[in-house]
Amino acid sequence: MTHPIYNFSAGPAVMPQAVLKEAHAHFLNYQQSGMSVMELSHRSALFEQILADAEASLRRLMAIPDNYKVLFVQGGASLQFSMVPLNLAHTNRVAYIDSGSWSQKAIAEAKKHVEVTVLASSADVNYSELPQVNIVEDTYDYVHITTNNTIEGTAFLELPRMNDKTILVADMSSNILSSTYNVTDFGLIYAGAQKNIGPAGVTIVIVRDDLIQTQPLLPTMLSYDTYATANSMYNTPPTFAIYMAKLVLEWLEAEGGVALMEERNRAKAERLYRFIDESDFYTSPVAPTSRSLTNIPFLTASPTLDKQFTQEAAAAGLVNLEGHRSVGGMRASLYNAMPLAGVDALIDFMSVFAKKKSIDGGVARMTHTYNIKTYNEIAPQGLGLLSPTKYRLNDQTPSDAILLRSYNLQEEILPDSVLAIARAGAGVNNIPLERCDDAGIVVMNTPGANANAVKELVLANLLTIARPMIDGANWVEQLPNEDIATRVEAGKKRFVGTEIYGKTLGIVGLGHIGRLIANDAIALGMKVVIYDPYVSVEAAWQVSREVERVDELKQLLAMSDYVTLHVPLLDSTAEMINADSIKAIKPGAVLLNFARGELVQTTAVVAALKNGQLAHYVADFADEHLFGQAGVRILPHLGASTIEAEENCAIMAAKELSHFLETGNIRNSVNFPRVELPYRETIRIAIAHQNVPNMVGQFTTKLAEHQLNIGDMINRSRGKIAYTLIDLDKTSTLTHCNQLISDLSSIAGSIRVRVIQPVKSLQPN
Ligand SMILES: NC(=O)C1=CN([C@@H]2O[C@H](COP(=O)(O)OP(=O)(O)OC[C@H]3O[C@@H](n4cnc5c(N)ncnc54)[C@H](O)[C@@H]3O)[C@@H](O)[C@H]2O)C=CC1
Ligand SMILES: Cc1ncc(COP(=O)(O)O)c(C=O)c1O
Ligand SMILES: O=C(O)C(=O)COP(=O)(O)O
Repeated sequence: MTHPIYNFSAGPAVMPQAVLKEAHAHFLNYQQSGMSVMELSHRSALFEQILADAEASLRRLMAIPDNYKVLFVQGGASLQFSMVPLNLAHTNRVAYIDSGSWSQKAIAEAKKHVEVTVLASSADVNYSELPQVNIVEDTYDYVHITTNNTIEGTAFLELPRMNDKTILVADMSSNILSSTYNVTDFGLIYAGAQKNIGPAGVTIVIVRDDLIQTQPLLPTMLSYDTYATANSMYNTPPTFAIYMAKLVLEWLEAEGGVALMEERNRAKAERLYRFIDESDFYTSPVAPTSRSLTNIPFLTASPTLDKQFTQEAAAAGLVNLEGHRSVGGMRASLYNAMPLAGVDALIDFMSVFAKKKSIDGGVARMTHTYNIKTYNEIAPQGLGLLSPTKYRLNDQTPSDAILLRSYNLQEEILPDSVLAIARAGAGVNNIPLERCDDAGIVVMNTPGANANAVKELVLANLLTIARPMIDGANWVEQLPNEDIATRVEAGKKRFVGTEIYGKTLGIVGLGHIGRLIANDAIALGMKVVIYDPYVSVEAAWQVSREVERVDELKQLLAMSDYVTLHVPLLDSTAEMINADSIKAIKPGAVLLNFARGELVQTTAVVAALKNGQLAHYVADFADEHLFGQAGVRILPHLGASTIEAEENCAIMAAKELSHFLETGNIRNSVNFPRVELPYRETIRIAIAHQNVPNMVGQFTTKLAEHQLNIGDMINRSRGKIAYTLIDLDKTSTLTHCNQLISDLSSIAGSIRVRVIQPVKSLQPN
């Protein structure tokens, strides 16, 4: 566990650490009295001061006017269910707002003594929202409201409108001091201490003077008058609870008071609710307009999962998350002393739990919030396409996908959860393709998205090598200013260049970059020779008819004044320019490499530069053999570094990735076939498997055994890998999803099985 225990109990609840530490210090010896704070006589000056301090602090925090008494009572908030009607119901007509279990209890208790009118109730919707209260016209001795419904998680953060004469009585047990209320709106407020005030054992009653009446027939301990007259010291008060309350109240003041607490509580609640609302795994039973800031109930799809959740959460140090025994599910109580870090720890756990129990990534996914790990800086235009309702970037949970540029993943462990890797760029030699094949991870890149950027850089280098303009400019820069025009004219002959017009450019690789260069070089008057044994029909169509094709690399090398490389780095292309092939190069040629450093054996290049076989080597990749060599120009891998290319690549990669994650369709993969089956939001099974006979037959047989009917399907292969998408017909439901995944996965040759379904209420088995 990387965090302390976080206690989400609804009460007794988490207390501020600072308070517990202070109490700890006073436990054995309170203010040099030699006695524990618990041993103090309630009649001692020391305790009287504690009581006075507690009251004073509460008065400051809630701005309690002088005409209100603060009473410290025992018997819990539940005793107030009786004391309120016994003390305030003079005409026997009282009214209650029924907003949850605790108000029901209050009503039941009042009914034993007086006639109760229920003004409004949301019992018919299981208290999932607050009842609508119309303006009270009739007169009652009081109207009772529960400001925060601890069990159901609703709260009257704004009070319903009442007529001026109504005396409002509030059970504020679970949100006193965590939301701002105006005391003068109430005739009486009561609250059990054990949530926001201190430990269990004391109940605070704030009551307007004029409502306290002497009632000789009322049992002494049930009369507010008794407490008001004796300053809560008619009998022995709960001294330790009051002492703790004093510390908590003073802590609250030091923290900035109720308004600040409310702000923090709102931030905590909003964060948790945002997560729940965006998740398809968890649901909130509470209507958004009625939500409490302090008690947040939530559910998974089944009581079994709920139970697993609370058990596993407790093991992870997140305790007391069980919902109230009357409603089940989960409930996170976020009182004042719960730090934001506790909420974050809870969200992290919820996210991991959802992923683990979901029906995707080979296991089971019921959430459609994908976690994407990014490496390198990815242009915001692309990241912005990954809507926060569906995607999370770099959170603590296992990643569903990786989005990167040149970051080297070769030595990294790929978590089992990873379904896809998108390279915002062309080269994928930084990705462990073989491991991805074995794990059924789809690797995609963004062909063409940065091709123009590379083309412009190659042409710029072609021209700046042919014409030594950079050297010329550098030379001018260091000349003395005096008589500069004459000096420049006299010295310029050192920088005579050649023209590229009429020269031959050999292009190795007629892909997205090669073909753009070919056409522009033709336009600039160059002769163009191509070597690409695997040239695509698309490239052939797009390239000028004036290019000449050769079948051997050496042929190209022998014909070209300039050679430029635009092939991927593969086993078959590594060191394609080596000690042997370089001999074929036309003497005095220029070699440009904006593809990958490893395509060229640099020791051979250095030797060729030294013996004059090569005039220049221009590379976008550094290498220690090249460093400081005459005739070498090295750029810091700038080929794709333009604003336009970075945006294009990021946008394309984000689109490919989300398309795959949300529909299973595959575009621009370098290891999987292209597969597109229109996604109609039915249950879709995506299977990566070996390209061997009878795989599809076995899959469909398995589906038949599960009584599942196929609506549509597609199968494609590429090399040793094949991919099958099966859409179940739209009436199908999956009740044994994990079993199906397990059955399909156990077929020999099956690599990875995923189920994509937009269903919230799926029951895992
Ligand atoms: N310097 C930089 O910042 C950038 C570098 N690149 C590098 O350039 C490479 C090419 O990029 P694109 O043109 O976008 O890729 P592409 O995939 O569109 O084109 C590659 C071409 O190489 C050909 N080819 C494959 N093996 C060959 C062989 N043995 N001999 C000759 N031709 C062969 C293919 O048939 C294909 O036409 C990338 O793989 C990447 O390594 C790409 C973008 C930016
Ligand atoms: C709103 C509300 N009212 C009353 C009570 C009962 O409090 P006690 O157990 O102190 O009687 C609770 C307890 O959680 C509560 O949340
Ligand atoms: O797209 C490619 O292959 C590149 O080499 C570009 O790399 P980069 O995204 O600039 O790190």
